[in-house]
Amino acid sequence: MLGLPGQISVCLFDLDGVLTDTAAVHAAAWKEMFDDFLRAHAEQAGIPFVPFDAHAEYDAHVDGKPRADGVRDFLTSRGITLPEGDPDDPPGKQTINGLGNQKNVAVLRRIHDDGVQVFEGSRRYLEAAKEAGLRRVVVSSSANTQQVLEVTGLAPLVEHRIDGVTIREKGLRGKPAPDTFLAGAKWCGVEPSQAVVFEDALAGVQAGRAGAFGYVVGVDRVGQADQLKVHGADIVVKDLAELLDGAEPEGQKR
Ligand SMILES: O=P(O)(O)OC[C@H]1O[C@@H](O)[C@H](O)[C@@H](O)[C@@H]1O
Repeated sequence: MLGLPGQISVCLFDLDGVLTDTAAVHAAAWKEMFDDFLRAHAEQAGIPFVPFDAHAEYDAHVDGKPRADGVRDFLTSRGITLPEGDPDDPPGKQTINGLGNQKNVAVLRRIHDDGVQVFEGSRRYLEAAKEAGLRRVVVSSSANTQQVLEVTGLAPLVEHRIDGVTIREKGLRGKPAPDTFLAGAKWCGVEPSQAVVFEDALAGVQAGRAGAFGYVVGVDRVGQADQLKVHGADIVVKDLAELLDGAEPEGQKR
């Protein structure tokens, strides 16, 4: 049904880059914040300024992960260590949380100024899934999930959210650990084998594989189909509409 194996009764959708066109918005906000930081760091340390690569470095170290993990993992990849600080550190304070909060100011400004686009194929897929009686949970690392679902009008199509706020409150491990997707399946009262994960991030398909979910659909918006397969996607589509139209999705089953 809807391009999914027969045993699937629950759909676990990532948000940014799967349902909404916000992955690039996040990537741009990350670049704005990291470039500020890296420029000052380079000046202080007397080393050349190497800007943040919003494609390669974003995909490898930041995409799909909770905010603080993204800050920490990227800085580690550049050999930089900062204190964790506190969740309410002022934006720009030289801590993991302070830099994360600076990025959040940038992402909220961009969302406010430019709005949020929904992928129409994803809206159609959510509607079809609802019609077909499939359960629908959004599983995102973003603490801004609720606002994005509301401004886009997607909220009524979704039954439940496991998001950046849930991660903080419940102390869950973020993607690539499977905890958030497992929590989504558990909320629906099913085994992971009965649930499908829809993900565009490498850390996200990795989480799908780590949780032994029944099916992992990689959504490739940026030309990384092969990497999505290597990290855990069973199939890769460019848009969820491909699963509705009955066309053969690009990429083979594992
Ligand atoms: O900073 P937020 O809104 O809590 O989002 C955390 C992460 O959420 C993920 O969904 C995005 O792929 C990341 O780019 C983002 O950084």
